[in-house]
Amino acid sequence: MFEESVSFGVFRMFFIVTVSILSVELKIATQLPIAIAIRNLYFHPLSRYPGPSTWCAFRFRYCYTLWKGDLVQDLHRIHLQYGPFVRVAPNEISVAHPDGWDDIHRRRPGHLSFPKNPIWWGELPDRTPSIVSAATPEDHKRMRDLLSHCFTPKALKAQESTINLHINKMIEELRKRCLQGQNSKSAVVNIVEWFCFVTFDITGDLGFAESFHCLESNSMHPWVEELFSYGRVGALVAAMRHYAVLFKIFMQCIPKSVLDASLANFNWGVQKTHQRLNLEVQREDWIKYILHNSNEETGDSLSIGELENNMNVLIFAGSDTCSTVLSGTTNHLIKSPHALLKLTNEIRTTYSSMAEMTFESLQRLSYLNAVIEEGLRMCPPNPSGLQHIVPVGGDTVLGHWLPAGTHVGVHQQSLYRSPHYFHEANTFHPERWLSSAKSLPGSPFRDDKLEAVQSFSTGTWGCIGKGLALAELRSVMARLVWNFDMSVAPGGRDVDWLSQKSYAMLERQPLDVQLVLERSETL
Ligand code: HEM
Repeated sequence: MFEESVSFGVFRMFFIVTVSILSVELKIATQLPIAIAIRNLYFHPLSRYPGPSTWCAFRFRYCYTLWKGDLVQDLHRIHLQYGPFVRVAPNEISVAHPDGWDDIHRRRPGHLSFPKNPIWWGELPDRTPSIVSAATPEDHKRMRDLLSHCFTPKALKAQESTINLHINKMIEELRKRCLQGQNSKSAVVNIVEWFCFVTFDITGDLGFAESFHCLESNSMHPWVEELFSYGRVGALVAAMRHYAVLFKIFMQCIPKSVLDASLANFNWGVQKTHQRLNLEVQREDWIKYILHNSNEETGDSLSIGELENNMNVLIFAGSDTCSTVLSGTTNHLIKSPHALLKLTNEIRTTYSSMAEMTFESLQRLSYLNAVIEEGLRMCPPNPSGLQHIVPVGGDTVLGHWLPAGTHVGVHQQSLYRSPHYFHEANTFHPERWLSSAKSLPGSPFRDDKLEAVQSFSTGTWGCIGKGLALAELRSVMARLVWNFDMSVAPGGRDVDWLSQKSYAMLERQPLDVQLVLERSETL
């Protein structure tokens, strides 16, 4: 009897303690998020800035939309509603104002520079940093100074024949397809795919001294294919990095097969770099420029790990970007017959053969350049914010004070499509880039803020491949319209550019274009 009542008492005590603990935990679990939300909404240093409350209260909202691939569209929508300076997470500000470039990217006297945000740009554990993930400003400058030698006007001139070789090859392949159409001399092609083929073949050749042979095989090289599949993983890693503990767990949970595949992909680039290093033939490629300008005694050199990683970065940064802009520009051109006709006339009346289309001469064509500028405005390869952080001591952006560590970036899509800065901002008007747009009385583009468009960014971290990219874009577009009449493919796959998902990069959808062969002669 006594024993029974003792064990009942113990059970009762155990029950009461368990229920109390659970109710305390439940209270904490329900009240903690409320406390966090109240703190973030009313007592945070950024709480005075406008933004949607669920986004300002919890970082989770931002990560969720990033994971879904809708971050670009959602931030665009938020900017339209809240203006050019908005809070999009407890500690993040998105900027869609031309002065954002000066405040975040350019050096301001008396201010520290805004470093890249390691959440987005940090290296994976155990990888040697590259130019995009360098841990210190000194390392970044050392790598940037060395890599810049690959992209000087002199280097570009020396690489011109290699680049055009691949572009001519693409034209030749497309011509073959049209000739298979016999009388009609036409073909429908997924142009996005062809732009990927040509841009990766070019960078493979300039980087590893070996093209990926995508054009010859009419298929994506497996290495390139794999790279694309990591876009979503990259976004997930960035989302997880916002939560230090979750990130650690997440990294432990990634299946070994995925980690192995990622390492194998990286190592393929490493192996190609070493094959190139072992070549005895002199080539005007990136490795030549890096090695020629290295000086181990002064420390102006790359370790072997840095060289391997930077080669991987250059191949990807140099290809995916250009193929995105080419795809977007073509998508708009075929739907703007007036612009396409003007471009076609300019190219066909200026040249009588493709051999005359040198980088130097293409640079002088006003309409071609206007088309490319407009393509870059409407289809930047990185439409989302260029992610940076406020330096030690805090600083101002657009006159607003931000504490150190605040995440901040210029949101390209929202800025470039803002009706405040561009007449008919959502319409493809190459004319806005012509000098007459400013000088002609009554021009609708007189007040356009062209300087708002910095698709290659600017300042300390601005694109080092801008000259190469522009030369490539001009050369591809000119050769295409010189050889083919392009139009929307009846019943073909179409792209609504703004509805494409974006993870670590834009996930481009297929775009069918009808090509009709204009030239009968071979190259
Ligand atoms: C249309 C083509 C291209 C566009 C629109 C573009 C755009 C950009 C932008 C916006 C950045 C700055 C990112 C930031 O500040 O957060 C950047 C950086 C960079 N780009 Fe490009 N890029 C293009 C082509 C290329 C090419 C062809 C290469 C080289 C092969 C290249 C190599 C790089 C590198 C290495 C960086 C990092 C620079 C640094 O951190 O110092 N890009 N690019």
